[in-house]
Amino acid sequence: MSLLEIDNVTLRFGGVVAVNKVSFSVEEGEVFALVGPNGAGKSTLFNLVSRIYDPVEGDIRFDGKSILDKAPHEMARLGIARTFQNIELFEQATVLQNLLVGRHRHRKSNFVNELLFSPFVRGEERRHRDAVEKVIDFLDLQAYRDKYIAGLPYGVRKVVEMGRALAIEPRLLLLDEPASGLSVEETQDVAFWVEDIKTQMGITVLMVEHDMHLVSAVSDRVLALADGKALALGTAQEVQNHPKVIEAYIGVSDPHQKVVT
Ligand SMILES: Nc1ncnc2c1ncn2[C@@H]1O[C@H](COP(=O)(O)OP(=O)(O)OP(=O)(O)O)[C@@H](O)[C@H]1O
Repeated sequence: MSLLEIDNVTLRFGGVVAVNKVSFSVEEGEVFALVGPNGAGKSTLFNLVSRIYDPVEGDIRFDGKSILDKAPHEMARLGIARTFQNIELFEQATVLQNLLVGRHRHRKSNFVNELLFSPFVRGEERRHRDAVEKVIDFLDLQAYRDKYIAGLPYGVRKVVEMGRALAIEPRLLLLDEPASGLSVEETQDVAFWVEDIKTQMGITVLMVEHDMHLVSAVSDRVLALADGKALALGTAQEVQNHPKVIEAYIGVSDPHQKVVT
């Protein structure tokens, strides 16, 4: 059974069919990338999987069960974590505090326990800290752990955003354009981390990304979309060489039409 199944999903915004009868499955342990030109429907698909939008048709199953009855705040508890293209961190909190927020779904202690600060709560707090420290080590964030987000460079914030999602200890990590705004060197680091997230942490990754170097370096399979429709599925190379994909990117259906750049 696939970890994530997108089954004939459609979503319209007024007259625009943002996602049009799209189906694909993500297998446990793989890195799966969604690519396509602007407006292809990639972000909308991400927002459907994170339950921000409801499809008008189709089903989305995680671990064999439909998640259409779940709300966005229940995703972390299910084992699905995501990053946002526009980085969603608490600016006036430290890196450590932001990562601890990610641990929210693991909190077992109740209100009375917290008031009394029982040994159970202290033990639980320690486990959260240990899990977060592991993520800090993994992403090489030691130098920033007590720094406020507001003062950090963009590239570091992107990494913290990934750390916040990893601190949830998800089974499925959704990465929304992890390389956008990053330098070539920073993008290479992201490639190493995505590889390690898969191999060392055993986390399945679904990624939206425009940078085809990153996509080619880390993805097991790639799905190309255009105008809300699935165009081609395969390895990065297969998808990049697919005539329908070339046509969608170049934006001409007539192969004799000259493209002026
Ligand atoms: N909230 C919305 N309201 C109305 N139309 C929307 C909304 N969100 C997306 N759309 C439209 O749906 C289509 C798909 O958009 P989407 O943002 O999913 O594409 P994308 O592939 O993520 O593009 P990009 O690479 O630019 O982020 C586009 O035509 C877009 O204008």
